[in-house]
Amino acid sequence: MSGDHLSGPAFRGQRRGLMLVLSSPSGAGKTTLSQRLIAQNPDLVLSVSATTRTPRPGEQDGRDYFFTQEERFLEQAFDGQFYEWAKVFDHYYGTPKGPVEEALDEGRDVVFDIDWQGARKLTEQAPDDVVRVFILPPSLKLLRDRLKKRAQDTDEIINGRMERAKSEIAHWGEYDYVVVNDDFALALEKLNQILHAERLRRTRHPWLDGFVDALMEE
Ligand SMILES: Nc1ncnc2c1ncn2[C@@H]1O[C@H](COP(=O)(O)OP(=O)(O)OP(=O)(O)O)[C@@H](O)[C@H]1O
Ligand SMILES: Nc1nc2c(ncn2[C@@H]2O[C@H](COP(=O)(O)O)[C@@H](O)[C@H]2O)c(=O)[nH]1
Repeated sequence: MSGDHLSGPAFRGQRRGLMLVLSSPSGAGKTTLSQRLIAQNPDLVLSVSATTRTPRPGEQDGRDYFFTQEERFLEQAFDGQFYEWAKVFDHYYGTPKGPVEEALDEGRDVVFDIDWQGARKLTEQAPDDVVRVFILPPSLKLLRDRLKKRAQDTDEIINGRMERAKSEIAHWGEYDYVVVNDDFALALEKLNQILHAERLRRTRHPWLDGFVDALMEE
């Protein structure tokens, strides 16, 4: 049996899916990185959050976010429909429970693009399933340049996000891995390496107990 089998579809269903959490200051690149990671690993599932913020140009309801009104969001939140939820930049954001639990139970790995508050809450609830990666920009100057070049937010919003950048970065030490997103291809390669190594972690493969027992009895 080659090691690749441990992470491949042959063993899907024999391990629980892992929760790959990406956080960063706004504009460091986690959305772009997670989209490309999923394009390269189509068996990954993206957790689509609900939010009360308005859609940016090009964003689609149900694909990028579930765009919702504050009253409805809070109803769902107090009804326990979110794995976690938080207020970020004056809007509510939350991770719907249903699709995530379904994917994990099927042994599929789920990618989350959420802030440090969400990462903390997921870790409290599922410490064995969560793998946390913090994405850093090469510099704050380049972070601002990226937010400007993305050209989807007003100067006021960009200034607000830059003001919050340091308080988000302050949580980097709560993460399992840190990737500096300077060269995009290199950062993506590092994320792939983290994903593939974490899929192989012994503790994610309870079937190994029986496999090793059988080996020892040969
Ligand atoms: N390594 C990189 N080099 C240059 N530009 C990049 C790099 N990575 C991402 N970008 C660009 O930076 C901009 C911000 O990226 P992205 O929207 O993915 O950030 P984000 O961290 O998800 O932000 P937010 O938290 O606001 O959603 C995008 O225009 C993206 O194309
Ligand atoms: N705690 C959560 N944070 C979330 C969730 N979905 C997104 N986010 C974070 O919000 C900010 C802003 O996102 P933007 O799309 O408006 O730029 C960013 O840090 C996201 O990671 C969520 O469900 N829970």
